[in-house]
This record gives sequence, structure tokens and C-alpha cells, in this order.
Amino acid sequence: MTVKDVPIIDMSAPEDVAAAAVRAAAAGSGFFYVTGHGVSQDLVDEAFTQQRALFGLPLEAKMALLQDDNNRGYTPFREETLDPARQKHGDTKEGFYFGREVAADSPEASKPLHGPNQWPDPVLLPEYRRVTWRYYTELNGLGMRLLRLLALSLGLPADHFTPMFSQPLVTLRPLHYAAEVSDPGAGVFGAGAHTDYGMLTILATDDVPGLQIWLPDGSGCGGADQGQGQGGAQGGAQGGRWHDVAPVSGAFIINLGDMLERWTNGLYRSTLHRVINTTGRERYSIAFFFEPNFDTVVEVLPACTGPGNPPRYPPTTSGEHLLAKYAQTHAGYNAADKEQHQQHAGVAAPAAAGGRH
Ligand SMILES: O=C(O)CCC(=O)C(=O)O
Ligand SMILES: [Fe+2]
Repeated sequence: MTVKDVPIIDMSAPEDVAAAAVRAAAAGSGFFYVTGHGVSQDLVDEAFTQQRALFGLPLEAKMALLQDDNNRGYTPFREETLDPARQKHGDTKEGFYFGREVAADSPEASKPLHGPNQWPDPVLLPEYRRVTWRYYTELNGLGMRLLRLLALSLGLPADHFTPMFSQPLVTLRPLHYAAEVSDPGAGVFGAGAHTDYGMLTILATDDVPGLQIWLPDGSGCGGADQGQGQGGAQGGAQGGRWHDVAPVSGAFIINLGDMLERWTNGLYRSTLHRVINTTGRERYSIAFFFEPNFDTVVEVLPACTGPGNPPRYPPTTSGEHLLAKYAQTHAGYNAADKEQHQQHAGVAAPAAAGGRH
């Protein structure tokens, strides 16, 4: 891998310059760093301090916030299995999901994946909610700025995606990886190989390495080629290998998810990645998944098809797509409940919960 494969993009550069860099990275490795992003380092540091305190709570306090049907709350160690075919047991990480705050009595709350957050007891963590919510709000703003760059990078008006994020499906996910060293040969991973499900992910990590991406050999990543999808997307497939994405102080790591790959007909990459522990140290990260409104139709963009390049993906909706993905990877996920909720809300049922443990 070269620096070109996961470039550092300065978001304080003129938009057209940044957008061109985004296009090259998006059609290359699907991963890039951003600097000049406008989020203060103090806030990032404070957010990490709060997440450490949250994970440091006694297990019973965390279990009291167990993940609910709206995908909000605590996921214990080994609860999630991102790569069931290769994992001996679940990921050696614990996490919390927070979403957009939706009041229990609002009409939106009847939709799947919408509802109030499960905040930790303010007596235990007085600053947690304030700091985490500020971080969420700042990253939401950064997500909107990235949407502009993505639109421009595709030759679309800068605000093309903006209306699709008026009531976004946002997930802020603090993660805590155990000190346990991974053993890929034996099926033990911090986070199993996966692609992200949605539009884009803004990832902050501490200084402990662990994130890796799968790049096909000689893929020419770094250039805006024809976007043949991720050749090694099955993980461990021939002709590629894992590359470290090192922490860069002051930068966020951005990666693109399956929805954007669908939208761009495979031109932009939703790249396979995983986390392995090689250090024997605990690791903290905060993922921010930024996805369109529940009912947004995700359909190949006209600009990304043409004669000889027919749409490779049928249309779906943001909500339908995400529900199907969660069903595949979470042991605690109650698909039956969700389907009931969905029928309630008058939306299509998700695909069957394949790979569920
Ligand atoms: O913790 C990390 O570095 C990556 C986490 C990740 O890939 C995810 O949560 O989707
Ligand atoms: Fe991921």
C-alpha cells in the first residue's frame, strides 16, 4: 500500500480541490483521512475520556443499557460477529450504540431504528451525555460537509445528498477492544472482516493500531479506475492482502459503505476491513455511521450507468438495507420483533436473517 491508497485530504482546501481528491480515494481504496475538518481536538479528546469512563463502569451498569430494538444501547464482548464464516466466536470488543434522539412519543418513533437513546446514569457519569452529544453534533456537521464533497466528486450539485439527510439514520458507536491478542488463523478477531453498511463512516481511533483494509494486488488503488468492486470482498480471497491503516493524530479516517457503492454502481468502494489486536493493548475507537433518512431510495445514479455499464444493484431503501445487515451480524438482534415493527410502519420486511447466531 502506498500513501496514495489512503491519502490525507485537507478539507480546508477549496471544495473542488478536495472533491477531486475524494474522487480518487473513493474510487481507489475507499478509505481516506481528513484534516482541516473543523472539529476541535479538545472535543475529540474529551469524547475519548468519556468513552473510557463509560466502558469502565461495572458490567451490571452496562448490561442495564443492553441494546434495544431500535439499535440503541450496549453490545457486550463477543455479541457481534462481523464475519461469521471465519470467526470462532464474536468480536473481542464491546460497544454502545447511540442514534439521533427521537422522543418515544413522537410519530417517528414508530419506525424501526428510531427512538430515545439509552444514556448512562448521570450520577455515575455526569459529563457523559453533554460531551458525547456535542461530539455527535459536530460530527453530524462534518458528515454534511463530506456529503457536499462526495456530490461534487460525482459531478452532481453540491447539495444533491443534503435533503436525504434531513432525518438521518446516524449511529455513534464508541468501541472498546479487549487486550486479548487476535489470532486470525484460529478465528479470533477484534472485529471480523466486514464492509460498512451505509453511506459513510467517520472513525476516530486512539493511538493503538489495529485497523486493516483488504486491497487487491496491483489494484491500481489511488486512481479513478473503472470500479470493479472489491475483488477480495470475500476476505482471504486470492490476489490481495491486508494493509494497516495507522492512526494519524488529529485526522479522522473516512470510509465509504455499501449504500454509496450501490449508488455509484461500484465506482466508489465499500472496502473490506477488520480490526486485529497485535499489541496486547486495549484499544478505543469511536465510529460515526452517517446514513440517509430511513425512506430514502438508494438507486444507481444515472451518471454512474451507461451503455455497457447497466445497473448492478436493484433499488432499495436506506432502512431496508440497514435492517437486513444488522440481522446478519448481531446475536442480540430480534428480527421477529423488527419485522412486526416494520409491518406496523408499512415498510417492506428485511431479508431473512442469514448468518445469525
Ligand atoms: O475500530 C475500528 O478501528 C473500526 C471499527 C469498524 O470498522 C466498525 O465499527 O465498523
Ligand atoms: Fe467498519
